Amino acid sequence: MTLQIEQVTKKFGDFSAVKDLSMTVKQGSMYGFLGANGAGKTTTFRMILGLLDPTEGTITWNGQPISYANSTHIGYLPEERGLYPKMKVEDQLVYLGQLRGMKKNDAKISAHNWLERFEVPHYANKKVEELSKGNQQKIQVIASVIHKPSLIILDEPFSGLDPVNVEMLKKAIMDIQKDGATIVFSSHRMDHVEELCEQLCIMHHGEAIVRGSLREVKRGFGRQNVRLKADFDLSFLSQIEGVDSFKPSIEGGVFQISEERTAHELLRTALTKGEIRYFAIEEPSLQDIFIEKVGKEHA
Ligand SMILES: Nc1ncnc2c1ncn2[C@@H]1O[C@H](COP(=O)(O)OP(=O)(O)OP(=O)(O)O)[C@@H](O)[C@H]1O
Repeated sequence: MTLQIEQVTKKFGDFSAVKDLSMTVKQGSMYGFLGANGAGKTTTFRMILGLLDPTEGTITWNGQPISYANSTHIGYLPEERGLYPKMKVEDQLVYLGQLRGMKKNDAKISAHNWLERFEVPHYANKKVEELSKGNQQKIQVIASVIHKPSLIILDEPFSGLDPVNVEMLKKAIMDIQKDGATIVFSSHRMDHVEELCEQLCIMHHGEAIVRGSLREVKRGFGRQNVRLKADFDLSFLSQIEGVDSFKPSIEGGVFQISEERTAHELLRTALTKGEIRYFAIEEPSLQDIFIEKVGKEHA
């Protein structure tokens, strides 16, 4: 089973929100969608789910188009969250589980397990509107996975969560993947995608400008970072030939370079000035790649 997106374009009038997008998500993998606001992520998700028709191209899961409305195998966390504010948490989860083909009792058991897992079992009998935004978000995530879907689309699953809850959700998502589900999610946080996804795509103005495995994407960037820590100002080193940029920090700074020999030149020159407390050649982060490709104003 693969999710196959082939040459998909979506136009709203004359405006192309998604342009000639092709990608393959393998069964059991975790795929990350990055992009600035308005890049076309949600539009792509809606097309994957059959909630919007592509203007051109095809999207299939297991060789068939998806109709989310009729499917019991798909889980979706929509960007516009949609829980019933007046309904109690457990009743709501059971109801949504049943809508996705579960028996009432199975839905009840699953709801309880998930509420325990997200450390909110005491909210079972509270109305959704009584919960904080982050806790509502957790309930919404549970609603999208309660029926054990095989393909899960999560639009910004981490938004609104505090760091403890982000970790809890990451762990849950990894476990769901280990159980065999295929997961596609969007995020504005590069570090989440870097940590969780083997495959990723950076969208920009509707186009996939970077795509592939994390390793391919990093190698393809063709740059490395040199991190130096010292008790003196390192900015003079940015004059060295081969240094593309320098980002100072409290402890020292990070130099972006294209060739490894520049790293040695940096260290050699730095040592002529004083003691160096730390030196490392690091691969670029997704944040570096995103900023370079999409632009500083969107990072
Ligand atoms: N129904 C619509 N009619 C007209 N334009 C639309 C419609 N839906 C989306 N768009 C436009 O398509 C572009 C892509 O929007 P989309 O919601 O897919 O972006 P996104 O990457 O999900 O952004 P965000 O990170 O802000 O959620 C935007 O310019 C948006 O204004």
